[in-house]
Amino acid sequence: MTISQWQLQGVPATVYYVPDFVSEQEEEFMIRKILGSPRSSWKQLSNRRLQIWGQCGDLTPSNLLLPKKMPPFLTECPDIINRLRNTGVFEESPHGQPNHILLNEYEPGQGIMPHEDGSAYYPVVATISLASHAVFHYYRYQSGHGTTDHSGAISASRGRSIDPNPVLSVLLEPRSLIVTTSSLYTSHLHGIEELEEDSFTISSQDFTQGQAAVVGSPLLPRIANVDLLQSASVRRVVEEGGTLRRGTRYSLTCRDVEKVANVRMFAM
Ligand SMILES: O=C(O)CCC(=O)C(=O)O
Ligand SMILES: [Fe+2]
Repeated sequence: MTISQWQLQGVPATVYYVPDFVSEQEEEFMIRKILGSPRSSWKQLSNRRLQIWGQCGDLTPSNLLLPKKMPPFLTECPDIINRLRNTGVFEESPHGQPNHILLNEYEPGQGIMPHEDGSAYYPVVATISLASHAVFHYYRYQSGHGTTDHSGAISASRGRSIDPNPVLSVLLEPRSLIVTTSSLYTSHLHGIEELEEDSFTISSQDFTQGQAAVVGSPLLPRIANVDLLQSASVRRVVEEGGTLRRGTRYSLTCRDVEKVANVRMFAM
């Protein structure tokens, strides 16, 4: 696979959107495995639940990774890690491949507030979406300097105001991969709004270019990957206006943690 063919054009940083990164059978298999995992492996947050999986584990307060063995469905069938390594996006990362995977589950109406992923990771994150779509926004800080607080996998912004108009918005189809790199990783935030459905219209500013936009934001940002969308019906809604109802979505966010604690691996 040549990753460069999936690079988003006309955007301020290097982002790749790869549709159908996993097949329908693989998706179904992975969802079955996710749903079959013990209740105790889920960590309940206020707005979603998550698992920390694979040859990876919780980060210690000093950003060390306590390793856990990755489950076979991420390393053998399908071999997601190898597939991600073969894209080349982790070529320069400390381990040449992701060693940390977060699984997030979002019910309709749930999302994730704008945040940075933080400095514990090599600045490339590869996110696979399963079961439902999401509209993923990248934001910038408004101005001035503040601190960024790191708590576990996610850094919340503190003391810095965020420009509510996204600098970039993408629609993540089920089975797709999005790779965030460079300044979008290091100096921007990303998030998913807490909505039960995503609405699209043709904004007056974009109408002449035939571009679609998300309703509800003052500047009606356009969907940057509309030309790469695989589902004809989804593409039509994005291009011509309409609504996409969300289902339960699973995301696998795959990263390379720079510092790994030197402890014995233990199985989950
Ligand atoms: O679910 C997603 O696509 C994003 C998740 C995310 O940003 C994170 O886990 O840090
Ligand atoms: Fe994130």
